[in-house]
Amino acid sequence: MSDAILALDNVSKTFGRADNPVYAARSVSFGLHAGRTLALVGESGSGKTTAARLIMREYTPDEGQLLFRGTPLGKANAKALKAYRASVQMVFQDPFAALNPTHTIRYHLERPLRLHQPKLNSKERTAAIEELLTRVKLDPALLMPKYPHELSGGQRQRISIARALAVNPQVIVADEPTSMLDVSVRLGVLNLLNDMKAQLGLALLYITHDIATARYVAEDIMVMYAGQIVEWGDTESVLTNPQHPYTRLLLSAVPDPDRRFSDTRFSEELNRIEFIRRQSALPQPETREVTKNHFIRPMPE
Ligand SMILES: Nc1ncnc2c1ncn2[C@@H]1O[C@H](COP(=O)(O)OP(=O)(O)OP(=O)(O)O)[C@@H](O)[C@H]1O
Repeated sequence: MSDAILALDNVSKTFGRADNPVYAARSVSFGLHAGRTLALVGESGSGKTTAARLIMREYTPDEGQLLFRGTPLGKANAKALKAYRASVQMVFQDPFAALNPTHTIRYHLERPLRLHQPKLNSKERTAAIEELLTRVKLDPALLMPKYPHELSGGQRQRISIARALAVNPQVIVADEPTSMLDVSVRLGVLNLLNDMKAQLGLALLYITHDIATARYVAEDIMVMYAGQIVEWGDTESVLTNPQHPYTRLLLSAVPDPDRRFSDTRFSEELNRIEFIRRQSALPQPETREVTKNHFIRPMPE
């Protein structure tokens, strides 16, 4: 984790009342590295968005800490926190909700440039907007004067990505960035994220319930269940040789990510997993190494 741009170190977050707690994140640790994508996968409610919100500092950890380039954020001064905010950008699931319907695309990209690069004059700003739109493979002349409702879902998500790039981030957290898009344009957005990672050396956290797309974009994968990372490591190793019953369940739901795990074949495994959910306050099982860069937290016997 030492060369990670951003790291979570044993971060926990609990919601709800003391007599009925929801363990949304339990001792979660991972690092995001330049030029690499880490996929965080798990079904609805497993804690993926909580992890994103902790990174975006919308939530404060109950335990553990965030480190930015090795420095705990808790010790950061106002200047360092401002730098963190610019360095870590988010791309949301719903590109329409993320854009303001009353403003043009030009405005959406101009605003972060004005805030983070105040020295640019108007001509330089226009050139920067054109460059951003070209980078996300959109036609600047055509798109700049348009409003969000005039764009397709895929184009809107590209604008969200361009806006995130406007502040020269080092980390992008993409929370289900393609799940609301037509299947036909999903691949284009995933390819764009892959290009950004390669060309700009960005560290990407790709959050999804769809393990198939995780395989397409991520070098490393973490499987989250009931707030806990239960299996993690090299994507190919985890997906071709899954060890944790929950990872196997997720894989069994491919290619239909909307299928719930109601298949009777899995009822025994599910019962065991539900046991863990109910016992969430139990100490975490020891980590076991499967192969180099592939680990699991086995279920209790
Ligand atoms: N602000 C909150 N207050 C209370 N409970 C919360 C809050 N945020 C999340 N939770 C609970 O924490 C658990 C994890 O939620 P989270 O949204 O992180 O899961 P998720 O894996 O991102 O799910 P989804 O894919 O549906 O967004 C859930 O049980 C959720 O109800």
